Formats: sequence, C-alpha cells, structure tokens
Amino acid sequence: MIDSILKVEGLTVQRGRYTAIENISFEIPAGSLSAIVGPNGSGKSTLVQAILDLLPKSTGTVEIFGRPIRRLGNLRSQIGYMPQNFIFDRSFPISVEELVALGYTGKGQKRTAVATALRRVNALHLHHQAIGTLSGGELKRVLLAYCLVSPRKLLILDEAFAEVDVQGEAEFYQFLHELQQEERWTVLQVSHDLDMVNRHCDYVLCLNRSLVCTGKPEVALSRDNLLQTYGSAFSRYRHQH
Ligand SMILES: Nc1ncnc2c1ncn2[C@@H]1O[C@H](COP(=O)(O)OP(=O)(O)OP(=O)(O)O)[C@@H](O)[C@H]1O
Repeated sequence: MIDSILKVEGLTVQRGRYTAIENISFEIPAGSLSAIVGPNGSGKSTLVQAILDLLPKSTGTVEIFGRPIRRLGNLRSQIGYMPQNFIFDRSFPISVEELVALGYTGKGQKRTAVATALRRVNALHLHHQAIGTLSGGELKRVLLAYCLVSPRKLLILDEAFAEVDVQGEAEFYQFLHELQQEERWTVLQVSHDLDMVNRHCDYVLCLNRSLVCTGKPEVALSRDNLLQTYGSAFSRYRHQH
C-alpha cells in the first residue's frame, strides 16, 4: 500500500474518434519524482490533461490529494502545471515578472516571491522583458518560475526541458530534487529523455495508449519493458547511446 497523492483508475480518453489512452490505472507515490515516458502519440499529454480535468474522460476516475479534482476547492492551487506548448500572441504586452506574478497565490511579498522564483530558474535577468521576445528555452524557465512562485504539493510538467540547454536541464533536475527533498513536493513529468529519467526519477510509468508498466526506473526501464513501449524505436535509441 503506497501513500499516494494521485490515483487514477480505469481512465479512457477519446481524441475525436481515436482512443488516445485506454483503461489506465496507477498511483503516484507522495513525495516522488515521477516520469511518464512513451513514444510520440502514445497519449502522455492526453493523460496529463485528463488528470487535470482539461479533457473529458470517457471512463474512469482521478483523485488528487484523496479527492476528485472538481471537489478540490482551494487545494487546486496546490497543483502547478506546465503544458507542453504555451501558445500566445507574441505582441501581447506582458513582462516576465508580470506573468510570474499571476501564479502567486499568497498575500503580500509578491515582488520578493517573483524575484526568488526567477532567480531559482536562472531567469532573473529577464524580469523586465516582454514574454513575446523570449527564446523557447527562456520561456520554459519563466513558465517554471510561474509554477513555483507559490508553494505547491504537486507539480506536473509536460516536457518542461524540451528546449532547455544541457546546463539548464542539469540545473532544473537539481532544483526539482530540492523541491522534492526540502519542500516535500511531488513532481510528475512527461519526458523523452530516458537517461535523465533513469538517473533522477524514482518512479516511472511507461505508456503506449495503455500502461505497459510502472515502477522504479531499474524495473520499469528494463530492456523488455522499453521494447514493449517503444518497439523498434527503442532499438535505434540503444544503438545511439
Ligand atoms: N485535438 C486532437 N484531436 C484528435 N486527435 C488528437 C488531438 N490531440 C491529440 N490527438 C491524438 O491523440 C494521440 C495522443 O496524443 P498526445 O499528444 O497525448 O501524445 P503524446 O504521447 O503526448 O505525444 P508527443 O510525445 O508527440 O508529445 C495522438 O495520436 C494524437 O494524434
């Protein structure tokens, strides 16, 4: 019996007429640094969006902090979410610090909280810049600052590091470990970087429309499980590493 922060049971989600994920059940251990891995189109973003009630479910239930998400009330602000794509009109006149401030749910000390969050992701120097002028990696850093400007219990990241440079990715993982160990955050991330997941995560879900396996990386990322999850693409990955 695990102490879980997120419990999914029998979840099926349609995208149009296509069944993007089917009969998914799992629990995410509280305080874990967990990852969802799987090939393109395997339903990772669909799963995350259905968990957050951003997509309708065909069947199944999701509980976060022991409650259905629609009954979370104020607890909803304890969840940080960074989507895979942040689409906006680049001419919209909002600065980095104004955007990050929108994520602040506390009272008072907002400027200090925004500066601290931006410093933690190495983006304080961008604070006056309009968000429409940021590079892809800079924008990811700023969105992460938006997620962590207020304390959370659960942080859900959909390919947060996709456009971040190598140095930035290492810093981010270091920083996720700090959130996990010092502030007891649970982090659930979608990732394509199996090496980083293997090195840094303590719980992994392998997805290919249905759940292939879950568990610690040394078990979930076994050769057989990866072959089942990725098929021939995994063989190519092995040859390149
Ligand atoms: N709005 C949509 N309408 C119809 N089908 C969709 C829609 N969005 C996604 N899909 C389909 O659902 C499936 C799952 O997509 P999803 O984005 O969840 O995959 P993913 O694992 O996150 O992929 P990637 O690794 O490429 O980001 C894909 O086959 C995709 O084409």
